[in-house]
Amino acid sequence: PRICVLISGNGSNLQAMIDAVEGGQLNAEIVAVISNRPGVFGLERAEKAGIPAHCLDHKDYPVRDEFDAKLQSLIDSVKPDAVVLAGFMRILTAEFVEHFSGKLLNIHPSLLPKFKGLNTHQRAIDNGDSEHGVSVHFVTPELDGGPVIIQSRVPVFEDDAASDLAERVQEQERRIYPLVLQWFVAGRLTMKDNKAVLDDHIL
Ligand SMILES: N[C@@H]1O[C@H](COP(=O)(O)O)[C@@H](O)[C@H]1O
Repeated sequence: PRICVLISGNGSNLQAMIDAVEGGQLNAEIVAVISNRPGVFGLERAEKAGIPAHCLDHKDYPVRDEFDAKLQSLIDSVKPDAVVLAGFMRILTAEFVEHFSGKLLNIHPSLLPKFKGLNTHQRAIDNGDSEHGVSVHFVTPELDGGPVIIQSRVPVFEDDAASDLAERVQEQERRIYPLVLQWFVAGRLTMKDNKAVLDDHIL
C-alpha cells in the first residue's frame, strides 16, 4: 500500500510513520511527503529517509481553490491508497476532501469534539480540564468534524504550561497514528456512512 503524507512543520508524526515502516509495524510505503511551507524540518526527515519530498508553497496560490487543485493533482500523480495529514495546517476545500473521501486521515491534538481548531493545549488548561488528549479521524468537509477512529487521553497537571501538555500529547500521537495507518492499509478500517468501521464494528 502507498501512503502520501502532508505536513507543514517539524514532522514528528511523519518520523513516527517512517520509523514504523522501517521497524515493520507499518506494512506500507511512504511514496511522497508534501509540505505547504518551504524549508521545514519535516522535509529534511523525508529526504534523510529517501522519500520524495515536495513543497507546494500556499503563498504562491492566493486563491485557495487553485492551491487545492494543484495539491490534488500532485497527490493523484503518486496514486496513494492513503492520504495522511500530519501537522498539515491548511483548511482544505470540500472538493478536495470529497475527492479523497474515505482515505484521508488527520490527527488533531484534542479529545474531539472538544476544542476543534487551534491552541488546543492552552484551551484545555484555561478550561480547567483534568484530562486532555489526541484524536485520529477521517477527514470530512466539516473542520475537525470527521468520524473519530481512536483517541488517547493524558492527564493535565495543575502546574502544566501548554508546552508541557503538547509534549505529553505528542508522545501519544507517535504511538497511535502508525497503529491506525496499519489498520487502514491492512483493509481493516474504513469509513461508511460518515462512521469509522474497524473489523465490521462501528467505532
Ligand atoms: N495537528 C497537530 O500538529 C502537530 C504537528 O506536529 P508534527 O507532526 O509536525 O511534529 C501535532 O501536535 C498534531 O496533532
